[in-house]
Amino acid sequence: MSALEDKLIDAAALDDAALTARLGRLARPMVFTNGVFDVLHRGHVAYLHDARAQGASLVVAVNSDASARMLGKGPDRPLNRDVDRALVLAGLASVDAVLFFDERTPCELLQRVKPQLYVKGGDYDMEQLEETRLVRSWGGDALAIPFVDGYSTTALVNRIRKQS
Ligand SMILES: Nc1ncnc2c1ncn2[C@@H]1O[C@H](COP(=O)(O)OP(=O)(O)OP(=O)(O)O)[C@@H](O)[C@H]1O
Ligand SMILES: O=P(O)(O)O[C@@H]1O[C@H]([C@H](O)CO)[C@@H](O)[C@H](O)[C@@H]1O
Repeated sequence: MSALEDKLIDAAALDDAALTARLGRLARPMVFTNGVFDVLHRGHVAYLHDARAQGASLVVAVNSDASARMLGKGPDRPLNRDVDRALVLAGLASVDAVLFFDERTPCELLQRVKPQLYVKGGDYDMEQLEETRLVRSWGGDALAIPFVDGYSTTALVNRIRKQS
């Protein structure tokens, strides 16, 4: 298996002990974030770089295709399959591991991973998120990374569609 694919972790196929052992290789404090990341853009890359800088390793949980479809981003979204979105993320130096989740939120997975820090982009109010309450329950914390204005997958896709 290549180093790239080695970053992908199928948490659903692992019991808690195996997942803990696999994540045990990562340096602490461990930062956790999640998202769809359908068509990567500059905002994502800056955000993941900043997220990684908040700790010693960064785990990214990617919405499975079924999970992404629950979010109402559009009838043909996600455009890229989950494994492809995950592989693109795994290619970034800022990302140490990529996991998948199948539910509407990453809360079940977050509970299994128990990172020290939970982050999202500045388009989220961290105080409103169930994820923030969860991570604080084991002594961790949550923070928002400043939003890079003018960059979003939906805006990019709409621009491309107008031109074609
Ligand atoms: N421009 C940006 N600056 C900083 N963080 C961002 C930016 N865009 C997205 N993020 C963060 O990246 C993560 C994944 O976001 P997401 O995949 O929804 O990006 P998006 O461009 O908003 O996509 P979409 O337009 O499909 O909703 C989220 O945690 C989000 O807060
Ligand atoms: O890529 P998005 O739309 O920013 O990611 C979503 O984040 C949600 C967030 O964690 C609030 O609960 C999550 O629920 C959703 O499944 C996407 O990952």
